[in-house]
Amino acid sequence: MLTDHATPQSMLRLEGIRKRYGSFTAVDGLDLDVHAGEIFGFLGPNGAGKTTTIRMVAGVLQPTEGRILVDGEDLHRDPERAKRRVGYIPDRPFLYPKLSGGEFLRFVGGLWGYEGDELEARADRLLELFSLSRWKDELVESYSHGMRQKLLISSAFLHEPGLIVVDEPMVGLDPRSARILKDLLRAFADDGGTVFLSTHTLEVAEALCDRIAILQGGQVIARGTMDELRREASAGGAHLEDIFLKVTGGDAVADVVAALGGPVAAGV
Ligand SMILES: Nc1ncnc2c1ncn2[C@@H]1O[C@H](COP(=O)(O)OP(=O)(O)OP(=O)(O)O)[C@@H](O)[C@H]1O
Repeated sequence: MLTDHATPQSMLRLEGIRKRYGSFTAVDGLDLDVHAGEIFGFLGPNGAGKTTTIRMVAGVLQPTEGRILVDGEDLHRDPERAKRRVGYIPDRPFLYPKLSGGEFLRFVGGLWGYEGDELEARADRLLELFSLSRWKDELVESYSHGMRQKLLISSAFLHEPGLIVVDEPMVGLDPRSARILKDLLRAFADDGGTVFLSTHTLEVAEALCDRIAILQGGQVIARGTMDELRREASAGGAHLEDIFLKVTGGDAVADVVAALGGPVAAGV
């Protein structure tokens, strides 16, 4: 008999992913399944391996070991097919300063095979969404950091990918743009898209992500929904910040504050 509980479709699968830089292992055997329609958050302390993982999923960095499948396509074996399904928003925007915003989107759209009115309409819609329309013909070199980030986000959505990979999405965005991006990611996921994001902003992760993995030393040390993480950390009702500090060694925070003579040291 057919049931309503079909196995969710895997949009992103990481199988035994390792990344070594010389003798240093930055990512140490990751296995993950991210489903269509899901926003998956990747958290961890500085140096945990988040950006390295994001860059491998985006196809700009090669794993030393393991396999990455995007919608069933092997990123290593068939990079073109797999990458077509991915929109990548890096943490440090790289843009051509001597192009205008409109020219940049036309350039990116052209790489994906779009042209003419269809491309112009898509670009206009995205620019409008991020209040960049009146900057369309201005050179990128005159854009602020946040405006560059918004242009980059627009370019990642241009070819209608099924998977959006975002490194630190909210950095540099003003509150209105951060809200638009959150709403955009949620609407994208509700529409069947998949989001894989790394962030240090725990409130964003808590509010936005359906599931979360906490990475430390290149390994996943906790994963699940917020409720599952609370259970795992034996922290009923806790916010993500408490869970994060607990599983990544929160005592160290009190030690640092104590060493600095802060409120913890003063017994406040
Ligand atoms: N090109 C590289 N060569 C050597 N080591 C590297 C290289 N890139 C990253 N690493 C190391 O790999 C580890 C993971 O780095 P990564 O940038 O993935 O961490 P992260 O979790 O994104 O950290 P952060 O939160 O500080 O951005 C770090 O110890 C870093 O020094």
